[in-house]
Amino acid sequence: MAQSSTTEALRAGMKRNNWLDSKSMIPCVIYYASSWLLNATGSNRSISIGVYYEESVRVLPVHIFRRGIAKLFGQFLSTEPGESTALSYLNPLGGFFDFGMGVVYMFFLFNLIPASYLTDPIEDISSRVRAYLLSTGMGRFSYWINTFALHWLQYATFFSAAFGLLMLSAAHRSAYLILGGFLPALIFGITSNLLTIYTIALISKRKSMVVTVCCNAVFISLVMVSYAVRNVTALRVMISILPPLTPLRLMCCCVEYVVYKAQYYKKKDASALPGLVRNIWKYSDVFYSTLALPLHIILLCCAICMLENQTVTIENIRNFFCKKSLTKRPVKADSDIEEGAKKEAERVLAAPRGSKNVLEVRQLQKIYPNGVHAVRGVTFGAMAGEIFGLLGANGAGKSTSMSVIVGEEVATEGACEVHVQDGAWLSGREGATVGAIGYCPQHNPLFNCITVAEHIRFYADIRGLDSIEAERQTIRLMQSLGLSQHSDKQAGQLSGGNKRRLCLAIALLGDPALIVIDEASTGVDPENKRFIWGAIRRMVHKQRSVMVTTHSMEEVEALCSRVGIMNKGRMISVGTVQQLRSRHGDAYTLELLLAPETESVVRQKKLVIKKAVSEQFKGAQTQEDLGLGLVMQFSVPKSAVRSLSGALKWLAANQGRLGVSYWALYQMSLDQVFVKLVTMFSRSARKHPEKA
Ligand SMILES: Nc1ncnc2c1ncn2[C@@H]1O[C@H](COP(=O)(O)OP(=O)(O)OP(=O)(O)O)[C@@H](O)[C@H]1O
Repeated sequence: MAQSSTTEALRAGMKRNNWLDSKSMIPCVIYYASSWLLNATGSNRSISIGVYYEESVRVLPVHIFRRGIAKLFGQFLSTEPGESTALSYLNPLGGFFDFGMGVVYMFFLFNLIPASYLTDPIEDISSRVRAYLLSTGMGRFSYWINTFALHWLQYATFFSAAFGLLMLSAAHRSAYLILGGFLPALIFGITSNLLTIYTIALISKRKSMVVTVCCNAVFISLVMVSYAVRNVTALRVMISILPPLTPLRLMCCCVEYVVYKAQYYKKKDASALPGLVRNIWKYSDVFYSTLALPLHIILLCCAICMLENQTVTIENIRNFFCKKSLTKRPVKADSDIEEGAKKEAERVLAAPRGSKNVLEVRQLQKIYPNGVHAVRGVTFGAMAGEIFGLLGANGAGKSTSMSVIVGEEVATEGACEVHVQDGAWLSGREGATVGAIGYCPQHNPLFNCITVAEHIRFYADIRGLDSIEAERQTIRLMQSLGLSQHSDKQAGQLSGGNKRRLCLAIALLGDPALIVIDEASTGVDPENKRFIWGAIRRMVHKQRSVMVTTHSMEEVEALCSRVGIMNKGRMISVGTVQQLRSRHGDAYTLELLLAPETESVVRQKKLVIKKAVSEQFKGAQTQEDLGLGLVMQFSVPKSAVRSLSGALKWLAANQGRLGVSYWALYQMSLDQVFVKLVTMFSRSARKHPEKA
């Protein structure tokens, strides 16, 4: 508690300066200092901090809050109550910018703003914007530097504005000493905070409000703990090891400086002040924070590098501790894979880096750090002048393979190389860096506020095209993809079809040797779909190959010269659509549509038709019940082909009698071939789990 004589003296001084009126005196933190002017050499300069308490003030919630803050500060900072003598409470802006609130503002500023950036890198990764940028030639380092620079600028703007607001208060206005803490906080504190946020983002890998809120809760708890901890040593240990806490303490110290300065600056006569025992460095933890910040920055940068190269890091850690390597998982011989896939593997492996191929994937394996073996020894090549389709059930490993091809992920084992025009073979990452791979991800990674032409120019810039060439390609690509009339429209205003076109245009920039397209026409209307297919067909030329992954068999049939089917991380079949059909489409489908009747009549007719069809079409079998009501489907084996004309004549002649209003016989669809292959290999994998 304050010594009454000194308090009275200070109060009188403040009243003289119109800094204080008796009504506004409430509990607050108080500061004492030796005279700045009297101790010009600074040898005895020091301050002491304590609490002034005015009982007569009405107890409002805000006062209770201030009293709480004051008590915390008093307990923590004032070791000897007898030293507490001076008063600091100035409230010209109605309580908004006083000391206690200042700390709280600083705290929110320093945590909530950067925590709001938490989802940015995650969004970039999950929406594949980052893969897109990397595939257009941007390096990982540049990506982080750019992201960081943008965030830092935004953050610094808010930060400076908040400081400006704080200094609007008469108490803080003349506090140029604030720079002592403000600059390190601005330069190192923001850096450390942003790096902490990025590290959390890379660890959590979830674009979730929950993670953001939890991070805030952790930060809030930390700052509260920093005030509650009475043990100075414990606090300093926390400052040294916890990155978010250090800049926070620094900010609190800044605010301490401000208030200290506000009090101290106007005092010319120090004789009324008691002996001063602590200096600002000792109290404020500025020294420890300033030492810890650069260390935190270095450690956080290392953490981000390690998280970026998780596979290598985890591999090294495993090797070090348990000698169990991720890469030492053998891939069993593919005795059960289909002939076409074997031949393709032989073709590629017999003459690696073959002149015909633009892309070669050789015995590719990818094991994620969590142990998921996503790709298991896949081998195939995409030849110049062809569109290679990659098919597979969900989780088959298509996206993972594609991520390795475009350089987003690193292969655990095996090679994935692109043949560039000067004859060199480059890894996915190198290929992306020199612009040999054009990538069109499934989700359109566009910036809503940027126009079509600006998008193309922006990516041309990243690709390293000079301004004349960039302009030439922008105009040509907009024309060829039918985007000229939308050139000034923002991407956010484009239809789904035009967004896809824009992504294709960007993938084509710089004339890459390989274009990788993920789900070319998903969510696009039939007219746009056909336009996009036409554009993809026109992309192929004798030195370029296009690779598409899709779930649409219609797209495969319309586009792909060859198809590879993946299942559970393995390439189970490769060939042209016709080859797959004739190899595995070992049956025709006979489809009959019955005339509408009552349910019981239809059931009876179905029995009659079943019997008649199995007599006329040798070996015909009813396909599994598709629940189609009036539709009946039979699978007719290829062996029945000789007697087919007679059977069809019979069907035409008896159609009316059987109550069949329409019938058709067609070759097995690619859909059916796909389902058959996947089912066959899944059964085989269940029988021989060691191969899976
Ligand atoms: N970043 C990751 N970390 C760990 N496991 C992953 C990661 N990405 C994918 N996987 C796992 O790898 C396997 C293959 O996934 P992938 O996304 O490559 O399949 P996909 O064929 O592209 O599937 P979809 O058609 O559903 O996109 C799945 O079991 C998936 O859970």
